Amino acid sequence: NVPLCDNYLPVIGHTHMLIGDGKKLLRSVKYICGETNKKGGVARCKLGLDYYYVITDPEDNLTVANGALQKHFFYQFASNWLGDGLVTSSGETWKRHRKLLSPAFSQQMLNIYTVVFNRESRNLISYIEIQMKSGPVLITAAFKEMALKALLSTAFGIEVEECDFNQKYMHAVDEVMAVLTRRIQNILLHNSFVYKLSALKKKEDELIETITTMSNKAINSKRRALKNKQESHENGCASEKKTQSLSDLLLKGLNDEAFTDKEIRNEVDTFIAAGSHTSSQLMTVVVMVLGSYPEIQDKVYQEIKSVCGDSDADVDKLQHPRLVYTEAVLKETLRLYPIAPVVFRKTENEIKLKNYTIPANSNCMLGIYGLNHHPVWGPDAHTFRPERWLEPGGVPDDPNAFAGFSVGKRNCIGKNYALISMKIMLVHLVRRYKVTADISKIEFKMNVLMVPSDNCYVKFESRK
Ligand code: HEM
Repeated sequence: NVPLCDNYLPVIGHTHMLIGDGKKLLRSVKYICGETNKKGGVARCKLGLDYYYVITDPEDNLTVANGALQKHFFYQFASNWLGDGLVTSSGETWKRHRKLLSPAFSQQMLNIYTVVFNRESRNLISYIEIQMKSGPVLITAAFKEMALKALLSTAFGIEVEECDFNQKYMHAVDEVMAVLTRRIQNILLHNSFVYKLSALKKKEDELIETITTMSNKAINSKRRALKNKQESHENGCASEKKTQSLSDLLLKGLNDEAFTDKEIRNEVDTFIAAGSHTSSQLMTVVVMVLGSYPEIQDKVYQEIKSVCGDSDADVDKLQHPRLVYTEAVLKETLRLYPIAPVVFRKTENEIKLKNYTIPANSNCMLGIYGLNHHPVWGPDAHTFRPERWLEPGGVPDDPNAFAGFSVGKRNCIGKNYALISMKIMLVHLVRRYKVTADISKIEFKMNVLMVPSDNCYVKFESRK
């Protein structure tokens, strides 16, 4: 008795809504989420031969997020690229990896990473300083480069020397995501036999070859560095400091549960896609938003001046937690422009919701876009208003109503990493420049993630 979303056609159900380009697909995702909100937060849609339970009610969403930890078969489409990495794996493999890798995101590690976040923000400023002389700056590529360099350096201790490494790698990631999106849209290609014969599979193989060659190169350079460190340690010249960065955990393993070579590569590729791709997209959107709302930008600037002073010094671990308005701007941006607007799960057992029961072996679509626009956010749910995060009663009582980083046991492991790195970037950027942009002119599309489909140009003016 779970209601069906409108726009259902006989036999094919809602499959027709998958047809079209990435912009059309995003419109369909928003429509299904909106329909589910109208129907009380739980609804069904039919894609191909299968029904999907769509959940946008915050409480029910948490129940499903924690009750169905297994990923849906769409995630297996990425198995040639990400294997059993943290995003795509399920069951015992996921549990073991999540437990082993969590220490890399402890507060202590995040404090160590602030040095790199400051350094990469300064590199970004140097790039903008040159580019702004020729007019508005195309920012997406710059943020991608910055986020990838920061991730490789913090999580893996890898400093990339080759200047085209980042661009080639990120381009291949964009393209492989486009391939995955097209496969999801075409029900016939869900069958692995049919897919193997398709031109799309050939393209996927080529892209994965590029990605694998590059990540292997990066891992090998890290292995050499670790070996040298170990040798110098054996000679008594290294410090005794025990770090727990992602690469330490992956390469050394913990409690004899070391990762295999393939697992290491899969996690490196997973973290690059899940970590740097997402952060760079949100950074692009947040700068576009600040450029579109001068009064909000001014409030961010005033907060930065009062917390960090007038100097050009690095942001330290005591300062970034005090940037509460800046954090509210980031969260409000992610609420209205969720990078991952839907995630998919498969139930292993029956799950009881407030008003319905989802049977075992069902497909579930956790509608993050719908949750973030749910009526619990009030009549201005669709309005960009960062102040709501700081007002008493300004946000719903249930903290799981904000699902930008997903919720429950499989939420984003890099949530705090992302917020800190972006706050530090904003300090360096906003204290130096006034930015102007127009987010209303930007259309978004689905490319696995919800990303701008147009080039994002920003005008930078020096404040001094
Ligand atoms: C703005 C930035 C980010 C956003 C919006 C974001 C969002 C999300 C969301 C929605 C999920 C759930 C995905 C799913 O269930 O399919 C997720 C999972 C994940 N994220 Fe993030 N993320 C961000 C940054 C990061 C960063 C910086 C890292 C690492 C450095 C990271 C690593 C991961 C990993 C490994 C998972 C899988 C967790 C698991 O299944 O146990 N993310 N993220």
